[in-house]
Amino acid sequence: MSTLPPFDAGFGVYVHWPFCASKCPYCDFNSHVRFQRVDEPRFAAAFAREIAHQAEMTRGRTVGSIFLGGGTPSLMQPGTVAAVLDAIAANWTVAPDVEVTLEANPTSVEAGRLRGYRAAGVNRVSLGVQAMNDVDLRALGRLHSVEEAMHAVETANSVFGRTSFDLIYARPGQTPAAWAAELDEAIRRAAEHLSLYQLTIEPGTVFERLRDAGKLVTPEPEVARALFDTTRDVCERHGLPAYEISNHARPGAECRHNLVYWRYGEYAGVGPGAHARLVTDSGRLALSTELSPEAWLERVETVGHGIVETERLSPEAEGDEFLLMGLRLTEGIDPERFARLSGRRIDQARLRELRAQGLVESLTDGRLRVSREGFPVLDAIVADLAA
Ligand SMILES: C[S@@+](CC[C@H](N)C(=O)[O-])C[C@H]1O[C@@H](n2cnc3c(N)ncnc32)[C@H](O)[C@@H]1O
Ligand SMILES: C[S@@+](CC[C@H](N)C(=O)[O-])C[C@H]1O[C@@H](n2cnc3c(N)ncnc32)[C@H](O)[C@@H]1O
Ligand code: SF4
Repeated sequence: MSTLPPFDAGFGVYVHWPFCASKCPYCDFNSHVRFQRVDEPRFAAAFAREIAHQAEMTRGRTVGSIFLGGGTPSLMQPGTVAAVLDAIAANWTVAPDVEVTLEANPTSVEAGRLRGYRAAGVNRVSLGVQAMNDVDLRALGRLHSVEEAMHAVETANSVFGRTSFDLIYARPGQTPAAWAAELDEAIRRAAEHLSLYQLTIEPGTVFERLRDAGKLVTPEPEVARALFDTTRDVCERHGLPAYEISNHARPGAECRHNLVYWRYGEYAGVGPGAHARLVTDSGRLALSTELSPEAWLERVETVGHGIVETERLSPEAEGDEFLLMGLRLTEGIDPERFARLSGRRIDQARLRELRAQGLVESLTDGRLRVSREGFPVLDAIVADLAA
């Protein structure tokens, strides 16, 4: 992949749908279960207002990618998705080849809405399959079976040119051999992209309580490492190499939206609990919106946006974020861009040390990247390089 000039990592728009049919025991994303009907037209109107507000702050941008995430956006009616996409097109210029991804849960009900999403303008779908065996799907609290999920994957593959699905590995009791078999099956079903996340026990989740009570045991670090290596090896062998720690794609099929984040591009973020990074005359702003869906709605309806936090990032903070994002990518980072953003240079003595330990590699074009050995200790490497 080519080296990008500064600030030319693209512009994306993230839209957060904060509702789910049930709460998975491992999940700490901003998702809520509501038993009353969600007033979708009211949400669509609020999304349009928040879109207009952030478009005002980013005049002249061309939208290269749109991502509807959640929560479970596949609970939205196709008409609501169409209204959101129309509002984006009415407020920004949209690139003719824009990537429009929607995250969907693979139940049969949701698979039935996929054609409606395509008609609304979605051109890529990411399905949350999570496991390729029913026992683990139940343990993860999922509402679908493997068979149902594979049916949804087939439907998605036939409706959209571009699809992806997510799996979670390093589940309790999972061996590298069992994971390799699941992965083989997943790759057979996958079109061009797979997101493979190592299970993390997040604070405040049911899984955290179970772990603390000794009722849930995740793999030891050596096993987790072996599972990570299995992931890399199997995917590479089948032509889906990793382009980021957890993301694998056929060359050219990388998720453009993800690349905006990891190449430290610019993105708007609308809906409850969305994050944005906007480049303004006074620097890069980190924005986040109200988390509670109801409070977000009220705020948008009264003040025209749901933003509750605005921070102008210092050059130092920008440098830290740039490293944290970019070093997740196998293409690595351009140290010159780090210098321009942060006003600092990477300490050469420290870099030599990390290279000698085999954790960081220098590429021929001057870029730096974290090695396979380095990924499990990425945070420590970033802290070291940013110091
Ligand atoms: C926020 S979810 C939204 C997608 C959709 N609602 C679903 O569950 O299918 C995005 C992805 O994050 C991953 N994820 C969520 N919590 C995780 C955890 N604790 N550890 C690892 N991966 C996680 C899952 O693979 C999930 O598909
Ligand atoms: C595929 S998961 C990413 C999982 C995990 N964050 C990772 O990087 O491994 C995508 C989820 O991240 C969240 N997300 C992505 N972009 C976001 C944004 N701009 N603001 C808030 N949440 C976002 C949404 O919950 C979305 O479902
Ligand atoms: S993993 Fe997906 S479906 Fe489950 S609670 Fe989180 S966002 Fe909702």
